[in-house]
Amino acid sequence: MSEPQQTPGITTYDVIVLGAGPVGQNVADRARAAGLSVAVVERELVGGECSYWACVPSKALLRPVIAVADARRVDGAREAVSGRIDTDRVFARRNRYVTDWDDSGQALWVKSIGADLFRGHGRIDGPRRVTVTRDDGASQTLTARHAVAVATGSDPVLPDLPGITEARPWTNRHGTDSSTVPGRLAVVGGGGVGVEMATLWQGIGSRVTLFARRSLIPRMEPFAGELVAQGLTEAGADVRIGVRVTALRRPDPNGPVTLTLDDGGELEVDEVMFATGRTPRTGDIGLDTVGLTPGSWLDVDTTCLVKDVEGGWLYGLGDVNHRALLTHQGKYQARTAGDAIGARAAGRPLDEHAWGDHATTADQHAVPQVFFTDPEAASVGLTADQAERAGHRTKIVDLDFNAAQGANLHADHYPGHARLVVDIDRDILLGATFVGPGVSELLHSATVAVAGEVPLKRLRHAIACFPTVSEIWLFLLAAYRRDGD
Ligand SMILES: Cc1cc2nc3c(=O)[nH]c(=O)nc-3n(C[C@H](O)[C@H](O)[C@H](O)COP(=O)(O)OP(=O)(O)OC[C@H]3O[C@@H](n4cnc5c(N)ncnc54)[C@H](O)[C@@H]3O)c2cc1C
Ligand SMILES: NC(=O)c1ccc[n+]([C@@H]2O[C@H](COP(=O)([O-])OP(=O)(O)OC[C@H]3O[C@@H](n4cnc5c(N)ncnc54)[C@H](O)[C@@H]3O)[C@@H](O)[C@H]2O)c1
Repeated sequence: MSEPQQTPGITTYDVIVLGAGPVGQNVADRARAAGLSVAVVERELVGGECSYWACVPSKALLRPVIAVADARRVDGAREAVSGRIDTDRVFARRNRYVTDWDDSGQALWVKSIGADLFRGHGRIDGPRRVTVTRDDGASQTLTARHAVAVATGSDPVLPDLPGITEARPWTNRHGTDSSTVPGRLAVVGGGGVGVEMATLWQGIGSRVTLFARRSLIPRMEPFAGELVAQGLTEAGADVRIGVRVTALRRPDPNGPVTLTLDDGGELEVDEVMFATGRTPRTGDIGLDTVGLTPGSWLDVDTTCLVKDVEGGWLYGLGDVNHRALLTHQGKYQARTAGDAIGARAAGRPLDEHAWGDHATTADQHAVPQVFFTDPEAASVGLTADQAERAGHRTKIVDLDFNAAQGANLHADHYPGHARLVVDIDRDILLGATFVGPGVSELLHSATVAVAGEVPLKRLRHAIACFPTVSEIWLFLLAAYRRDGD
């Protein structure tokens, strides 16, 4: 195991990781497993946005909403859940999962893998060099023998609208750490954050109005957004597609916010949340000192090495490379890059071919994603439209879930739809989308088929248990064959 080396004023490690979110933690772990010394720099909480203001708290808060909705879809069970959701207990559950925003457990984990944690703001200061500035202004210089891995994540983007500062809008931060339920909440933005936050806050008592410029969750198949919009409307939310917020007013800081809308109307709410996309946290990390533009996404190769930086030492992982802003995808990149850093440090050859040990091929072909709405929306790989634009000859298979008895037994009148996108030249699956209660747990089967390029001829032999929701596979494959005859 390599050890850090001290010279006056400088500590040298094999690898310096900037940002201790899930992605930074994973690359640190992999580099340590390769026998390298590792410094991890974190300016806020070890665990990152994901652990404290994104994936974990949002799913902890959403689960009670979805559990109640699921029970209400089953005759007999419905009658047992007539009460209101206990929000105090929902917030207490969330607080447990975010360990009351105390990161000491995760900091201990960093120590347990043998990495050194530096608390403070990290900035690159020329090739292979990082300065860490603590809150008290003290600073420290670190240098890296082999790699600096940037995993600093992303921040929410707020549109430049009149009155937006005065309105003090929520972002994903208050959307996940608030312990009060606003009576009326406007959510602006129909991507993943917007639909999940609308589902959550409507589910625990707010009257939610959701504004989306176009369709909801537009990166999935169009039917996904339509079914999620229908679910939100049935839950009592007001979904306004094609209506834009053009200005905000909050004259009394403790009073309501009035939104001006481009349809000529106005809306008064108690809080407004913006879920209008993300920007990379690269504005103040010293990118200019190595010839890159501050505030830009990092353009990386398949091993996550940043292009346009000489010497092959700077890596960009997770949200900062803008490949797929998802924890699981960033962790995959971190495992891959960590292994590549280890191999390069040892002078071993890399396997960068598609699906090789040091290639992040799944980022292009098999990204799975679940939106924990009601119904859930889950997809992997290409949509029909993306496959066509990529030049594949495809066949699209569409089916309502109630074809499968397992789905109906799971939820009476199971509301859901599935689509397969098949490459007819290679007889493999390019993409799959499932929308319905509980489909999050169905998605991995499709991910295996897409990443494994399993021929559909062979998939026929992967039998789903009776009576499970997964039986939809049987019907989808039968429909594919039948229509092909
Ligand atoms: C509301 C919401 C819900 C989401 N739900 C899901 C989900 O269910 N599933 C999913 O896969 N994805 C989800 N995502 C996306 C997911 O949160 C991100 O993809 C993930 O957090 C990216 O991980 P990361 O490690 O790259 O960045 P982060 O988690 O943001 O961690 C980056 C870390 O770097 C630190 N840092 C930044 N700059 C510096 C610096 N200069 N010096 C030192 N430290 C620094 C930060 O303090 C932070 O701790 C969600 C996002 C949001 C907003
Ligand atoms: N369960 C999950 O996996 C999950 C959950 C939430 C977020 N995420 C990920 O986190 C990332 C960030 O999500 P997000 O929803 O913040 O961003 P996003 O980019 O996915 O969606 C933002 C949406 O806001 C719209 N928008 C932008 N400006 C607007 C404006 N002025 N008015 C109205 N609408 C506007 C955009 O058209 C877009 O549809 C995404 O990559 C998402 O996939 C994942």
